[in-house]
Amino acid sequence: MKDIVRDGDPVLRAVAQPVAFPLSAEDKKLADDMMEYLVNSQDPEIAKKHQLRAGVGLAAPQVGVSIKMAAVLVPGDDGKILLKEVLCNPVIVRESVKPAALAEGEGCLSVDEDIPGYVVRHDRITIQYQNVAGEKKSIRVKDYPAIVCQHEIDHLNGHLFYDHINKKNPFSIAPDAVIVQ
Ligand SMILES: O=CN(O)CCNC(=O)c1cccc(Cl)c1Cl
Ligand code: NI
Repeated sequence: MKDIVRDGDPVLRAVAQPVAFPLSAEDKKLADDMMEYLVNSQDPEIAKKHQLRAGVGLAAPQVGVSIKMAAVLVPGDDGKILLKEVLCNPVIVRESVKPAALAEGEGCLSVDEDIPGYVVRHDRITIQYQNVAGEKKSIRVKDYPAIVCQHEIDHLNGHLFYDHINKKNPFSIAPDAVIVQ
């Protein structure tokens, strides 16, 4: 896995380029490598052995490649996988008015410091994207998977999680918000 780019590098604030299909061998390998990183980072033994920070998503700009490609691997509480996909050229086409935030906030491989606060996002979204085969897909996600997808799609558009934390009161959020445990 290439080195992770840290906040301050302009690539994390750029709007990434659309991915062209059919994928080049390089882009296909990147997709595989990003998903492999997530799988390994969620395996306690492998993560410990290779000192990997756990991740439930990873976006190409985080490894210095400014293209619209992100891998997501979202486990459920029961160990089942809620969402495993490589999102190419994802677009959020519908988003709920209802906000949501992870109770424990968010972290990012590209942001070394912990930044506490509710990262205010949409509770439900519909995403249109292409998979690595170039097939057009549309998925509706809510709660944790929706939050992860928004975190990753943000990376493809030059946004970082702390952009969505209220500066004056980091734990302020609308009363109807879903706080995801
Ligand atoms: O962009 C991906 N990363 O930075 C990988 C590390 N962060 C996470 O896995 C992570 C942690 C908490 C909440 C969310 Cl939403 C995410 Cl995504
Ligand atoms: Ni991140």
